[in-house]
Amino acid sequence: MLIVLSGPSGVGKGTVRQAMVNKYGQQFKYSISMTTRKPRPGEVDGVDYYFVSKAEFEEEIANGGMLEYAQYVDNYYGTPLKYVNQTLESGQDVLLEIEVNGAMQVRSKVSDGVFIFLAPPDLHELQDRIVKRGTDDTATIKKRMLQARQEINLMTNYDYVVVNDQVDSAVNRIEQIIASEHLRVARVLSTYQKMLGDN
Ligand SMILES: Nc1ncnc2c1ncn2[C@@H]1O[C@H](COP(=O)(O)OP(=O)(O)OP(=O)(O)O)[C@@H](O)[C@H]1O
Ligand SMILES: Nc1nc2c(ncn2[C@@H]2O[C@H](COP(=O)(O)O)[C@@H](O)[C@H]2O)c(=O)[nH]1
Repeated sequence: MLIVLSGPSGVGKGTVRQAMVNKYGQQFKYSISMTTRKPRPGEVDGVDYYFVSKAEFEEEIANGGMLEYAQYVDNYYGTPLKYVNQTLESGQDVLLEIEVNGAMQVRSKVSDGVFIFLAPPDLHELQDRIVKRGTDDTATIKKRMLQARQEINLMTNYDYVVVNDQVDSAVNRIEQIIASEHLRVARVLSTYQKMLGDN
């Protein structure tokens, strides 16, 4: 199953994803994105992102190597297709943590993905989180907040909305969503298998 965790910058996607990895990381694989953004202090190439130049990113697009990509606040971000395909083919769930434009591209390509929008309790709290994270200058924070307003308007295009009020509760809700989606898929499969067996 392809699980897409999306939502505005600063809502806590990375924090929630890390908590999910710590709690039940053996049950899914996280797809590392490619970006032209410069690494923040502490970020490691091949762990947090694949950090590449604009030319390298555009070459990857031209070669059809991206499942999706978007230009977000002056940089490219995208999901390498090969890893996602190989992992899904091996029978494992894949988790993408991406912004809304990219999520909508994936939605149009992968109809049976599970699309979860992580929402902030409110916009003040969202801005507070970005400011307190201390990774962006004032101009970038302004651009991210403008983008966030547009992204929040698109939350109705998702299968589920989870409010990240407390990290633990958000993780529990996402865990329940994934478990119930697995059950649903298993039920559909068993119905088809029965139908095929009957014929
Ligand atoms: N439930 C929460 N309550 C309070 N603070 C939180 C919560 N979740 C995350 N944070 C804090 O908010 C800040 C932003 O979180 P994080 O970097 O995970 O967001 P993000 O959505 O991944 O951002 P981006 O999309 O820009 O990478 C971090 O400082 C994090 O510690
Ligand atoms: N469309 C995609 N968006 C992505 C991807 N990887 C990360 N992101 C999103 O970009 C913004 C900014 O990230 P930051 O690390 O600079 O704060 C944020 O919303 C990320 O979720 C991707 O592969 N595709």
